[in-house]
Amino acid sequence: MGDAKVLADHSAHAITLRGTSKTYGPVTALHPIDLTVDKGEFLTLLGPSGSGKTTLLNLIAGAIGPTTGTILLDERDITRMPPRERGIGMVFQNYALMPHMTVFENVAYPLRVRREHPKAIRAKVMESLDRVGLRGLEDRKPRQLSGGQQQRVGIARCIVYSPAIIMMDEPLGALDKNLREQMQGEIKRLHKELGTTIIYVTHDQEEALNMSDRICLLSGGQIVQLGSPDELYFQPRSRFVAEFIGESNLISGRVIGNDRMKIAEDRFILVPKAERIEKSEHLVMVRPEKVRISKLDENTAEGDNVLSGEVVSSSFIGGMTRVTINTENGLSITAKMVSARAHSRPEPASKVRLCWSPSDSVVLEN
Ligand SMILES: Nc1ncnc2c1ncn2[C@@H]1O[C@H](COP(=O)(O)OP(=O)(O)OP(=O)(O)O)[C@@H](O)[C@H]1O
Repeated sequence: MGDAKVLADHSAHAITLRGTSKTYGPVTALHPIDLTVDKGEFLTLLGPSGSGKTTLLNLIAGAIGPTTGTILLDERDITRMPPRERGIGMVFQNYALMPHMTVFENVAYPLRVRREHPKAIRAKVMESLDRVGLRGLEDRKPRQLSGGQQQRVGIARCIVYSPAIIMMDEPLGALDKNLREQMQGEIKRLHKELGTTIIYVTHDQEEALNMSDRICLLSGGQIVQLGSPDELYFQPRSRFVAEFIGESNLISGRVIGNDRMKIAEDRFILVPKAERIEKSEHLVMVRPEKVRISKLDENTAEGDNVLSGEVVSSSFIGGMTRVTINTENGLSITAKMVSARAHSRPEPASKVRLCWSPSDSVVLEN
């Protein structure tokens, strides 16, 4: 018995879901899913509105019970355990602070509920406020703080009792872009310092790419891909993933060899060699920043895919310039390049060549 407990404490998984689903009458909010979250991992639940992110978060937190399946915390079945006994910390988008209480009292609240000694409470609250950069503001009321500061209180109130798992539901959703980016950095730093498992919900793909160890991309109540930010960006499995994360060019054609795809009557492009690709109609994805634009008379690298076409539009968006080209064989391809000064940017109606390496083509699953 004792040994079993020691083993459980050393398990690598913080959370395990097995066949967990949620339906509301005829509505399936979450199809049965299997998911493990490793200890100390930063896992982001990403997906469009209605994809099931909040449902999944609420199932883990215990705010709702699953229709089927089990939920394990540290290998312990918590499927029917009340939320408070799970010891999972929550940070919400709307901060959920108590308006009549000071910052100190808001942060102290979870410790008072746990009946900790006042001395210990003071020390822990001050340490948490230090960690989130709020020392000195402990006597203010929430309404005397900016949005970013209020969310720091929300985070301090969560980390103050050292939960092993913290769930954050769109915590930066109410903040403007600059503050969001700053807070992303702060949450990442806290995660590193505390080594806590974080399950983070967002519908912002850049936030997910920037912060996560792994991203769990949801659509229609199902996991469509689970992997590192790199995998989701560079090796998307499906059209949905390719389009939801980053920008993409999609080229349809018929895979006919293990490294060739026919995109027009007399046109082929090279794709990475793969034994397993079914020889049939497929979509190939190429990221715009992998497409290079050159003048018609410039040499292109050997082995590259090369198409020629006419520039339709060119938009200067600061550091990058986005250029759309209609190719001779009827494709519309977008290239993103590091901006040059106006006189050397491709102009609409100019004829250009565009090329990319076959290894930057990703054949998507049908
Ligand atoms: N209590 C409920 N009763 C009926 N349907 C529900 C209920 N809660 C959620 N749903 C449905 O389940 C699906 C998933 O909802 P969920 O809130 O998990 O999505 P989400 O990805 O968190 O969306 P958002 O980003 O908009 O918060 C939606 O179609 C939603 O309408």
